Parts: sequence; C-alpha cells; structure tokens
Amino acid sequence: MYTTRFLDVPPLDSVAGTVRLPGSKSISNRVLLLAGLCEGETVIDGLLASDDTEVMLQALAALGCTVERSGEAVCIRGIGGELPVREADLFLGNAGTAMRPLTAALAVLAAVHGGAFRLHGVARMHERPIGDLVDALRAIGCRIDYEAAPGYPPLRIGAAPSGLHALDAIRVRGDVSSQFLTALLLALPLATAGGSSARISVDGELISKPYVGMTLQLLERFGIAVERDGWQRFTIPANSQYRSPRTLRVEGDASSASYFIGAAAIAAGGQPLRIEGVGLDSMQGDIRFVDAARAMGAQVDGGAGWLEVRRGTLPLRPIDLDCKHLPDAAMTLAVLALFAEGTSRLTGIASWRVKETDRIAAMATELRRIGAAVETTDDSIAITPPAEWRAGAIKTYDDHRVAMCFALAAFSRCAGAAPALPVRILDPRCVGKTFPDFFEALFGVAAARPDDIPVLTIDGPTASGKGTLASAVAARLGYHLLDSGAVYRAAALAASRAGVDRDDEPALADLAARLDLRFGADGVWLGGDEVGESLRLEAIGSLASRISAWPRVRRALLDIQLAFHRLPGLVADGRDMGTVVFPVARLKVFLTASAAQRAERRYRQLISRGISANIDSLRADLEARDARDQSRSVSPSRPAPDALLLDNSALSIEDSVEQVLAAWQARTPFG
Ligand SMILES: Nc1ncnc2c1ncn2[C@@H]1O[C@H](COP(=O)(O)OP(=O)(O)OP(=O)(O)O)[C@@H](O)[C@H]1O
Ligand SMILES: Nc1ccn([C@H]2C[C@H](O)[C@@H](COP(=O)(O)O)O2)c(=O)n1
Repeated sequence: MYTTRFLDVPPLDSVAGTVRLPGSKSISNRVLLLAGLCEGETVIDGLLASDDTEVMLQALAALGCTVERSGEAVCIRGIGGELPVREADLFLGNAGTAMRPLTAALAVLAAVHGGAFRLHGVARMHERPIGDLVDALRAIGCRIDYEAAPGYPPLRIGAAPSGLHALDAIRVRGDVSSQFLTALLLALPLATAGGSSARISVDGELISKPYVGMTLQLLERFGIAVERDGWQRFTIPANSQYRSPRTLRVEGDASSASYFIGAAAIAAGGQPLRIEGVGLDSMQGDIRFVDAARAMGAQVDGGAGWLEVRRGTLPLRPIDLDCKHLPDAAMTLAVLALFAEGTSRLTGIASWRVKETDRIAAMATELRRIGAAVETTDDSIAITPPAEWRAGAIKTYDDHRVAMCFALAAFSRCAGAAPALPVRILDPRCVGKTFPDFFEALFGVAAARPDDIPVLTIDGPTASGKGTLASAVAARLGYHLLDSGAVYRAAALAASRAGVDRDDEPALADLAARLDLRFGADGVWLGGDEVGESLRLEAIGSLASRISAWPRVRRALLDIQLAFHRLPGLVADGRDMGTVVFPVARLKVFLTASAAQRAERRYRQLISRGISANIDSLRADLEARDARDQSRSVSPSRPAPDALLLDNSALSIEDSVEQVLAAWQARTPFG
C-alpha cells in the first residue's frame, strides 16, 4: 500500500493480463458478524484484509469471539447468541458496515442479557446518520443514547429497562441507507429466541436492494430463512438460530472490479483484461456495473468468478442511468463519463451525500479540477468531458473510492488529450479501506509509454550521500529505487567468489551477463545468498570501481538496471544514471560533498556498523576510486550537462531531500 502524501500516476495507455480482486467488503463484514454471533467455528476464506474488516475483527475479539488468522483464512469462534463480555468500548473507524450492524446486534444482545457498550469512530463517522436505525431499535425497547449530536455516533448502548417488545411491528426507513435494514435483519434473529417472530416494514422506497438481497443470501448460509414480501416487508421466524456453514469463501469485491472494468473499457491494448474473484454470477449488486459499462461501449465476457473486458466503442457512449442500485460503482461511471462523447447523467445518488464524504460534492469538485463541466442536484450529477484536460492533484477526502476511480483519469490519452497527463492522487493510503494494494494491482496490469514513466537520477562521487538521498526521495514519491552501485558491487562479489581476474574483461562480462541477482524486501540475493552486508565491504566497492571500467561489463549489466524503470516511477543512483542509462530523466541531480566530509561520513557509517576504519586511508581510497570512476573511457562519473549540482557538505539529509523534492515538483505539472 502507498502511504506517501501523494502518488503521481503517469499517463497510462493500455491494460493486459490478470488482476485478482480482494474480497468484498460488504460480504466480509456481514460474514464476520454472522460468524461472531454463531455457535462454533467458521473458517472464512478470501476475507478482505482492510481497515474496515480490521475494525470488525477487533470488535468481535473485544466482545469475546476467538479470532485466529492463518494465511488468507480467518477462523472465528462465535459467542453463540450469548454475551460473554458485558462492557466494551469499540472504535469502528469509518466503517459503516461495522457501525450499523454492530449497533443493532449489541442493542438486541444488551436488551436480552444486559451490558454497556460504547460505539464510536473517526470524525467523519460521527457525521454519518444512524438515527433511523436507532429509532427502529428504540421502538422495540432497546436502550441507545447519543453521546453527542442526536442521530449520529458515538452511541452508548445499555440494558433495556423493560425488555424487547413490539417485534411484530418494526418500522425502518429504507430510502436513506439500506444498511439500516441490513443491520436489523442481521441482528433480529437474536430477538426471536423467546418464541416471537420479528416483522420489519420498510418506510419509503428501499434503495440499494441488491445489498439487502446479499444480506438475505448470507443469512440463509447461516441458517436464517427470512420471509420476504417484495422489498417492503420481511419476517424473521420465531426461534431462528444462526448455524455456522463451517467454511465460507468470500467473493471478490464487485465495486473494486469496476475500476478495472473501467480501465479495460478505455485503454488500448487489444488484449482482454481478465478479472478474477468476481463473475457474472455474483451476489453483489455492483456487478450491474457490467451492464452500465457495456451500455457505454465496453466488451465484457464472464462466467462464475471471472470477467474478461476489452475496449469496444471509444469514445464511450454517454450514459443516463438511475444508480440507486449500484451507488458505489456509480462513482467509476462518473469518471468514465470523461471518456464519453457527450454529457452523462447519473441519478438516484442521494446516498452519496452521507458516505465517507459528501461524494456528490467531492466528485463534482475533482472532475472540474481536471477540466470537466459538472452540474449537480441533491441526487444527481451530470458530467461533460473536458474540452481541454488539465493535470489535477485530486483531493481524496479520506474516501477510498474517490482515490481509486480518479486513477482512471491517467488514461487521458485514450480520450484524445494531447499531451497525455498524469494524475496526482493525494493521500493514496485511503484505499486501505477496501483495497490496500489497489495501485500495485493497477500498475501490475497497466502499461505506459517508457517516456511517460518518470525517472529522477542522483549521480555523484563515493560517499556523497547518493544512496541515502535516493532512498528518501523514492520513499516520499512512492517510486522504485535503483542502487546501481549495488549492481556493480554484486558483479564484483561474484567475480571475487569465482576467482575471476579483475583484468579479464571477457570472463567478467560473461559472469555479469549471467548474474543471478534479485533485489527484494527481504534483501539483496545473489544466487541463494543474501549479500546485502557483503556488498557494502570497502574491498568490494573498490573492486566494483575497477571492473566497472570495462565496457563489456557495463553493457552486460545494463538490462538489470533498465528493468527498474517501471510504473509509477524510478529514482536511480550511481555514476552514469543521468548521462548514459536514463538520459531522458526528468531531473538529474549531481551530488557532491568535500572529500573530507565524505571520508568523515563513511568513517562514521563503518564505525556505527562495528567495522573498524582509519579516516585517512578511507579518504585516500575514496579519492583514488573517484579518480578512477571519473577518468575511465566509458560512462565516466560526471554531471550531465543539464544536471542540478548539489553540494551537500553543509546540508542535513532532510534539507537535501527537501531541495531535490522541490526541484522535482517544479518539473511536474502539479508544481
Ligand atoms: N547530507 C548529509 N549530511 C550528513 N550525512 C550524510 C548526508 N547524506 C548522507 N550522509 C551520510 O553519509 C553516509 C554515506 O551516505 P551514502 O551511503 O548514502 O553514500 P553513497 O554516495 O550512496 O555511497 P556509495 O557511493 O559508497 O554507495 C551515510 O552514513 C549517510 O547517512
Ligand atoms: N552507475 C554506476 C554505479 C556504480 N559504479 C561503480 C563505480 C563505483 O565506484 C562502484 C561502487 O558504487 P557505489 O556503490 O559506491 O555507488 O561501482 C559505476 O561504474 N556506475
């Protein structure tokens, strides 16, 4: 997951390959609650690992459920309708799918068994209405108090003064959020143990019916057969008891699929994009996004658990759609509208106003930011594509879906934007709510023109701080990092281990061409050995300097370095990054510091690692190394003509990083 302040998504052109979706958030949190209320164990496979499921898991554990994780599966031992823990303070973040059902379940349990519970979340959660659900629960005798503003969390739930009653005439509003009805359906089987059935009538037209359909299907998997009269009346039979299905697999998230369906609908490539984890047989309402995408021009095939999508008509056909039944995926349609020939109108989206943010306002502001003309009403949005695209830094309002759907704006070239523009996603970490690795998944299937993938190079002499600066800058931008010195050092280490003479150019080049080198989160691997420490030995640095003077060795190591040039961008450090390997780099820094400073820094670096060193001989060695690196015939270490010269002798690491980031920012369209 990207945890940077922003992520610049370069102009994207095509998509191909396979993307595997994370589990559905809506199914995951429903199943977790049902498993928590059951007796015995339920093993849930494919559960979404995200902020929203994490708060639900923590709440269940706090309430006395046993939660065991093993790989992708989670085993829940439920409380079996009892209430082993009678007091708890539950923080539920911004997870509506945890707040609403837990409110209902705890209110009913506390009414039956007694107890005291506090449910709260982040600031936005305290602005999301829950009054209609609380009213429905109070009407059957539950004790729920608002801690602050009436109608909103935080809530305090306590024992019911006179038990539960009026179960045969429960009323709930259905036209604001279907989650209130879902919460009652999930929790009220607990109230039927005394022999009464529970009857719920819905006031107003029920929105998001497919989500309620999903609730009913999942209840059935857990042994609760709800009788339904249209979408207005629901009856939970007397003495209903949750029965664990023992094992259950969570479908991939259909709303998450919408971003990839959308990408494949507009991207070039010719190949279909395969999406695994959710298919045309899905129980999720947002699978209807497929119909909307088809209506706009996408070609979509699918079966059980898979979809294949390719571009059909482009520009897309504008769409005029009532989105009551697919409120989440409809946000993706709003961005796809940028690629349509004419104005698209999405109606029935009043519920957007009370989601993670006011989504109608947020979408309108951000679509306008990149050049679209947008009109809104209380429950609709109309989008006319940009006459001229603008590079936008998209505010995401702590809303995962805003972040994910606006990534599609990076395909602006497919809408004819010239030049094609990158899109900056502010606070990309918000995707952690439902799809922590969303951007990694996107970059895994999307391709950009090489010139569009940004590179920042940092060259300079030994111990000038290139590596330190490069890794800090890469971390701040969310870019890949190439330590090209480590590539030459690995070749030197391999040569030293194989006993190859440092002057035997053909043998060295042959060895370099066969180098089995892997850089990973788990270290640097040469063959089967982790060699991170060995590469940093001074002797290996010196040998690297010598063998790197051979043209054939340099050529043999070129592809390893070029392979780092991947989405979303690269920071590369070395000697010839800006001059030879990445001459098109957008920013080339040549970093220097006085020899005295560099020797001092290297000395301190070695001593801190417990390696003894002599500062004078270190200085002599690094000066000799610099002289060799600067005077060799191929790729000598020298600044590119367009390099930014930075002497950091008197700068802190943080100051150097800020200076380079400022220079980088000035070279982006977001400057
Ligand atoms: N601006 C700075 N001020 C003070 N110390 C610094 C600065 N930049 C880097 N250093 C320190 O200098 C030491 C050497 O830095 P680093 O290893 O990044 O250099 P390098 O140029 O990558 O070296 P090499 O060429 O050997 O790979 C590190 O201990 C680092 O913390
Ligand atoms: N792009 C590069 C990177 C490194 N080298 C050579 C020259 C250096 O002395 C040696 C070790 O590099 P370091 O880890 O100290 O940055 O490798 C090169 O020729 N070209």
